[in-house]
Amino acid sequence: MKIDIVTIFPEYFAPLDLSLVGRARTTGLLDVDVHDLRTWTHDVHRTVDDTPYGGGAGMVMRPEPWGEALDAVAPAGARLVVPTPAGAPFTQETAYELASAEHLVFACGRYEGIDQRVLDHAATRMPVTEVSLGDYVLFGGEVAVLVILEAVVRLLPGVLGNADSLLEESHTGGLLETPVYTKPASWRGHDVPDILRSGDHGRIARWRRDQALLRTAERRPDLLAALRSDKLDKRDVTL
Ligand SMILES: N#Cc1c(-c2ccc3ccn(Cc4ccc(CN5CCCC5)cc4)c3c2)n[nH]c1N
Repeated sequence: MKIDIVTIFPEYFAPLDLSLVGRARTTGLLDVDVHDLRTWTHDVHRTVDDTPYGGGAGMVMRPEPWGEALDAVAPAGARLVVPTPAGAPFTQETAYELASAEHLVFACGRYEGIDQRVLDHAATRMPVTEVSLGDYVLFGGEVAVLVILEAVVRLLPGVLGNADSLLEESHTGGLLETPVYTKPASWRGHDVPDILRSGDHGRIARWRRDQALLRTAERRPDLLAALRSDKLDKRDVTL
């Protein structure tokens, strides 16, 4: 997969050299280029923003630098992803969808956002996806791109050493993840649940599903509501 990121803060993306994303880059699974939007400014102050038409607080990112930047880094066939508070919710489903793309271009807005005409013009020649991480307000799109990029890259074949992790992914089943434990069996008076040390894999699987159901009911009743009733095991939950 090819990824281009356009931002006024390229240093935000230094972390991409770390961890699995870094390894995916060195092994050739991923080709990531980060571009400074100011490359496509032509004034002495390298201006990327201006006052909003219609008034209002803050500044808006000018269309000209963005137009030239996308002309340069987003060929036909690329998919433009734009984080914005006004975007559609970014979910695991979105991550799977983006993971199927050959070429993703991320536009990192700042200030009060990017002039809408940039997205409208881009949409005349490529798919444009405006996404939001959640109902809170960030300073810009960079941290959102880091989150989206990690969620997408971990789905690429060969990136996760143990592909089974994806299969067990709690969000794939629609429930939250079950509690996890490792050695030692007892730690500061807290013991690992006996069932996990029983070796009875059938009972362990049942216990894990029950724990996932309980957690989901407590923390994310909306996820339970989204599951069709016939998908839920009707038996009582055993502790
Ligand atoms: N994903 C995601 C995001 C973002 C996000 C993503 C990208 C940019 C680019 C700039 N900002 C800052 C900002 C701040 C407030 C507003 C709203 N204003 C009200 C009146 C006119 C605009 C617009 C932008 C961004 C924020 N925030 N939260 C998320 N889940």
